[in-house]
Amino acid sequence: MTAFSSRSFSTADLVDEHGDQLWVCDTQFRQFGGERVFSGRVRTVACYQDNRLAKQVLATPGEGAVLVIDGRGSLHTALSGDLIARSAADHGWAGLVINGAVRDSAVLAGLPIGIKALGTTPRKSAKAGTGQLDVPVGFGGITFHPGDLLYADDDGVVLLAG
Ligand SMILES: O=C([O-])CC(=O)C(=O)O
Repeated sequence: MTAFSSRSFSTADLVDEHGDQLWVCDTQFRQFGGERVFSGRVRTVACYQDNRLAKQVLATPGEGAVLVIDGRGSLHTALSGDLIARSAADHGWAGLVINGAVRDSAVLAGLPIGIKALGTTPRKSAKAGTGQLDVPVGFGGITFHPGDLLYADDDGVVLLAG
């Protein structure tokens, strides 16, 4: 089995093996999902306190991908709660990496999906649909491009160019 096989990896081992070919995200995420180790191809949403685009894309087949939602670090509104995360799990998404907040965290912990986010708020997001789908997004010192391979565990999030 290679280091990149599903569930056989640790991000620390990947860094040791692949060095400069991997990008390491500096953001100190918290774990919220029921899956603490997850990986997949990157899809992205760029938004600000509005989760309509994320909700829409997470209701389509994920095919094992990870949705990176760049909410510009806002903790003012939650970009996912239990309904969106359950929909994502039901549609075959491997995980969510959210540069922003979640809510319904007690329920998220029981869902079969990886969820990393900055923190929590009970306040919901707007649903106007502002934002962009599958554009490069940057935080934590790296840029996430659609198609990159993302690996996440308790130590962090790392990225291999797709
Ligand atoms: O609808 C929202 O804004 C988020 C939410 O509460 C959920 O996913 O359950």
